Amino acid sequence: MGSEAAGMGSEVARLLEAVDFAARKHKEQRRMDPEGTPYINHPIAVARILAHEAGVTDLVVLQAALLHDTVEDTATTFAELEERFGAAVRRVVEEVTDDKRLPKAERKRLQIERAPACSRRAKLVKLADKLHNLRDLNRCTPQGWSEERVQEYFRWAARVVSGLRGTSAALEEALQRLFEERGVPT
Ligand SMILES: Nc1nc2c(ncn2[C@@H]2O[C@H](COP(=O)(O)OP(=O)(O)O)[C@@H](OP(=O)(O)OP(=O)(O)O)[C@H]2O)c(=O)[nH]1
Ligand SMILES: [Mn+2]
Repeated sequence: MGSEAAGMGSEVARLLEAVDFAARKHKEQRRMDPEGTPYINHPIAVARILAHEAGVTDLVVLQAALLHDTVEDTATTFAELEERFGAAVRRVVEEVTDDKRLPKAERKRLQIERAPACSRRAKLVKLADKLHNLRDLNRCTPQGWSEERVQEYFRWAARVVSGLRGTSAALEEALQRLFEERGVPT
């Protein structure tokens, strides 16, 4: 049953459906920070950045932000997302999902290569995802990460973000400041 057939007419109700779905899917997962923050804090923060800092009101983008790591990091399928949230949300999540069957270096390379051809909706989610992950790295270092690994994540993120330009001035400026603070070329 799709969202209309389910009778979830209001946008607020549909947004909460996505928060609840993501929270249940990520319930066993923790971030890599020393406190072991619940993983769901990250997708919620990404959606919040989009609403609060980029002024996004497009429900598809906000739902996709909440759901953006469910397929990559939990047993969720794209078919399940389409069934519950519709084809548009499914498509955005597909665009931001890495194929975990590929070696890590290849996944990282493909993000740089594919960023420019992403839809505007996917670019917004990717910008907010990187912005939150970089702020999190400034807040504390993930367990097992060296300072060099943190710096390498900043360098790689700058290359992905360079392919996402012209999407949200507010997010791009916030990211630019973080790269400058680290002396990372953009
Ligand atoms: N900064 C930070 N990141 C954490 C933490 N815990 C989990 N992560 C996740 O780790 C991923 C980045 O770590 P990597 O080692 O580069 O990525 P990998 O998971 O693909 O191997 C991000 O995945 P992602 O959201 O899918 O984004 P992406 O970086 O893969 O595009 C991020 O959300 C944390 O405490 N701090
Ligand atoms: Mn993410």
